[in-house]
Amino acid sequence: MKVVIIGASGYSGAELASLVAKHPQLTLAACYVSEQSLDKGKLLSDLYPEHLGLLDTPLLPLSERAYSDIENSADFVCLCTDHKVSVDLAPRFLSMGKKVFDLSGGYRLSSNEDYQTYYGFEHQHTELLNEAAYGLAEWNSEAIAKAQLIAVAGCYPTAALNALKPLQQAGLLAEQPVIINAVSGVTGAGRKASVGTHFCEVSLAPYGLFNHRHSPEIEQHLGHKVLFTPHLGNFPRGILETIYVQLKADVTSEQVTQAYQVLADEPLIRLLGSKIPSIKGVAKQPYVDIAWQQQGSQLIVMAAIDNLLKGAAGQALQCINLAMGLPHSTGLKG
Ligand SMILES: NC(=O)C1=CN([C@@H]2O[C@H](COP(=O)(O)OP(=O)(O)OC[C@H]3O[C@@H](n4cnc5c(N)ncnc54)[C@H](OP(=O)(O)O)[C@@H]3O)[C@@H](O)[C@H]2O)C=CC1
Ligand SMILES: CC(=O)N[C@@H](CCC(=O)OP(=O)(O)O)C(=O)O
Repeated sequence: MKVVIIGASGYSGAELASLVAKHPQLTLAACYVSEQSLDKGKLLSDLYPEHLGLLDTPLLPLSERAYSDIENSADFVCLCTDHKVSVDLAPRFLSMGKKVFDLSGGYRLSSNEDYQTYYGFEHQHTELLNEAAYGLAEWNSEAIAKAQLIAVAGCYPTAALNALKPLQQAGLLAEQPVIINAVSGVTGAGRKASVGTHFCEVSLAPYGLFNHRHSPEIEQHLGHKVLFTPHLGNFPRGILETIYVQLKADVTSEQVTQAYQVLADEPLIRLLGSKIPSIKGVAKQPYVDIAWQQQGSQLIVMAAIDNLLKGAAGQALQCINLAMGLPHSTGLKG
């Protein structure tokens, strides 16, 4: 199957391009950037020299001519673009009959009001919000396999939902909101230069208190209230979440362990039991590492992912695999 990547010069786009180029049943048909991009005409390997020989692929401008080229050449279109750009681009490719995998948050929420509150724009294609399958690979595989539009899950939500859904599904969560403290590396903020994400400026600081757009995403797909605080840390890639859970009275450690068994056979989920996960353990890896420790009715769950792999390109590839009827870890594990 032929894959086109829009936004291929960005961090998640380049990561996805490298996965597609190495995949046994996919061809990287073309890579695009915006029509005005300073990078148009360059090779992807000029920007990412680690991919010299693999991604000597030109970055093409997304012009009107490009749309007809894509119509004639692609099976799958991956949008590795900003939310608003993805909202605008997806319908055009859907109307060509392409399957669209959107790595942005443009189609992850069901309510237009949430887009106004948390994304700061009025959604222009609300009719597609209920058609998009939420691309959380381990939990929504049937819908992902069938849908034309896949809204690949957000990075922080991917770690949080895999850590919490087993407990929610087993009915172990008490009514209180779950508290999620998360730290992300700087690639989470994208490749475009900004003072706030300049390497010399970043130390460790929280941001987005009470109003980060991943709060409604986690709540919508978990079915439970959360208090989510992201932090920006001074390392390139990876997300670590420490999650404080109040369990219902008398929930035993055996019940908690049993709840996580729902993920035991998942090839890209590693259940660490009471061991401590780390960024080092997941950087450049396709996995979610999940661990937990319990004292009485208090449970601390820890989850770690690489934001560019399981949190973006890796999970997008899992969704593509599902759409092709392949095992979802194809091209991701060793
Ligand atoms: N970074 C991460 O950890 C994660 C990112 N995501 C999501 O993936 C998306 C991309 O993120 P990320 O890779 O970090 O972003 P980057 O800023 O690194 O890359 C954005 C890409 O989009 C291109 N682009 C910008 N405007 C347009 C346009 N109008 N048409 C076509 N291409 C365009 C840019 O190139 P140029 O400007 O030169 O045209 C660049 O290639 C975002 O929606 C983000 O939320 C999801 C999960 C994790
Ligand atoms: C460190 C940092 O800035 N992270 C980004 C989240 C990463 C991302 O791009 O968000 P999605 O997963 O929703 O696409 C942020 O907080 O907005």
